[in-house]
Amino acid sequence: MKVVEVKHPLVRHKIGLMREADISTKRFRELAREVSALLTYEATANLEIEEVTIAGWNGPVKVEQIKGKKATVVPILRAGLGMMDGVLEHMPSAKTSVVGIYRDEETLEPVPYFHKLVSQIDERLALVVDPMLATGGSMIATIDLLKEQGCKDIVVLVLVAAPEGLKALEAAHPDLVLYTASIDEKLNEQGYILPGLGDAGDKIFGTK
Ligand SMILES: O=P(O)(O)OC[C@H]1O[C@H](OP(=O)(O)OP(=O)(O)O)[C@H](O)[C@@H]1O
Ligand SMILES: O=c1cc[nH]c(=O)[nH]1
Ligand SMILES: [Mg+2]
Repeated sequence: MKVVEVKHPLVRHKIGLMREADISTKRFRELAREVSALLTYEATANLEIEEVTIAGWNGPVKVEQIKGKKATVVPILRAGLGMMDGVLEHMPSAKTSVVGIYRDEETLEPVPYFHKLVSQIDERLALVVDPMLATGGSMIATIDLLKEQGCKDIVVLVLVAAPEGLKALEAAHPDLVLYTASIDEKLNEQGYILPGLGDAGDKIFGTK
């Protein structure tokens, strides 16, 4: 699995701001969107381009276009919705495929409850977004689902990843590419990432 911890100063700065204990819902949402846009920019740096000729103001002109597959952004509900607009800022034509999974608070096992994927998803690049990769269970279940539907080209974007989750994801899906703003230290006994962001879903939705 290719893992990229993005070192861009804007990403380092903004993910640091997100760790503040008393951060407001508004600020957390804004930063989640901003960091997601920056991760998308980095993660798409190697998309293939091709030269085409179009009608320009002074006659035919050669321009470059992104070649090949169209994309679908795949937010894992709920918290992944907080990253979706950031991705769409740079990929405005991407279709959205939603996967609903929550983590059982006792067992930490992923519990799937909904999904609605775009048609012919197997022909698209899937950009899977979730702020937190903790044990990795929710992401593994999502990638399992996407692969069952024939997806071959999958890129994962997470704001914060725990080493435990990266290890589990690598073991289950070694072919993935993952971009993150931070690889943190570890999980605590409740499965929360340290230092982490706390409960990202609650912070994005203002619950609790
Ligand atoms: O790597 P894991 O151990 O599976 O944990 C990470 C998952 O937990 C959080 O979702 P949560 O279950 O809190 O759902 P929510 O987004 O609806 O709040 C988070 O957004 C991930 O989806
Ligand atoms: O640290 C964590 C772990 C799982 N889910 C979260 O929202 N935060
Ligand atoms: Mg949550």
